[in-house]
Amino acid sequence: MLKIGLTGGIGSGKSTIAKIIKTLGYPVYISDSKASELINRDEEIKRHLTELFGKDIYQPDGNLDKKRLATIIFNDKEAIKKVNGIVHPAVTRDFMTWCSAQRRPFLFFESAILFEAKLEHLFDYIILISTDLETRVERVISRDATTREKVIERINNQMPDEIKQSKSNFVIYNNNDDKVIKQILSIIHQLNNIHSKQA
Ligand SMILES: CC(C)(COP(=O)(O)OP(=O)(O)OC[C@H]1O[C@@H](n2cnc3c(N)ncnc32)[C@H](O)[C@@H]1O)[C@@H](O)C(=O)NCCC(=O)NCCS
Ligand SMILES: Nc1ncnc2c1ncn2[C@@H]1O[C@H](COP(=O)(O)OP(=O)(O)OP(=O)(O)O)[C@@H](O)[C@H]1O
Repeated sequence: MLKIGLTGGIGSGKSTIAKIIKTLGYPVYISDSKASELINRDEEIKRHLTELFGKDIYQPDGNLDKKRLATIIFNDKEAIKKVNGIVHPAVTRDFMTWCSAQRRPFLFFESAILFEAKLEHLFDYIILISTDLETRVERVISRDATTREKVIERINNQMPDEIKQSKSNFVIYNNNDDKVIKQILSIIHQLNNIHSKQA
């Protein structure tokens, strides 16, 4: 079974492309949503985050106060390092358990911070979604109730695309005039060829 990493900075179009890949019948692990789930229900993560940031980091209903954590970590390199150190190992463990239940020839793992979290060793191939910075900022602003400054804060905590590109096996260009489905199908065709040669 081939494990494929799917990455790209905030607003590059990962979720959109992951949905297309899922529709084509391939399993996709969405790390942002899994991280959110784990942060809300894993008692050890909850204890660590409460120790670091106080009990108000969780809301009365027991779920994380996302706005509060985002405001703290995207302005504080030490804090983000600590949070990553708590959350990322739990996501990796959960992903490995999920992998062992999959039966398709290849599966995908979607994460904005695959390289930043040093997860590349988990994958046979990595696909980068590359979209111009300005397009990403505009897309996130129109998708979320957020500001340009807040999007830039997150981008500043992510590796530049040029470095990510040099570490990736495939690139999907997802600017407004790029033909995305054609690129996805071409990569899947290549992965099928690789898989059938291995089988
Ligand atoms: C800070 C939190 C609460 C903000 O929640 P929110 O719903 O606003 O954002 P969401 O989780 O959907 O992430 C949106 C995007 O923000 C960026 N982002 C999120 N976490 C990080 C991080 N640790 N480092 C850099 N960028 C990040 C990514 O581009 C991501 O796709 C949340 O992102 C979080 O808990 N982050 C820490 C855990 C983590 O690293 N998650 C990433 C997947 S493993
Ligand atoms: N090719 C495209 N053309 C126009 N809009 C697009 C395209 N791809 C994605 N979008 C839109 O851009 C926004 C960001 O895309 P998406 O949510 O898939 O990005 P993401 O990389 O998953 O973002 P995040 O890192 O914040 O989770 C969404 O509103 C999506 O509908």
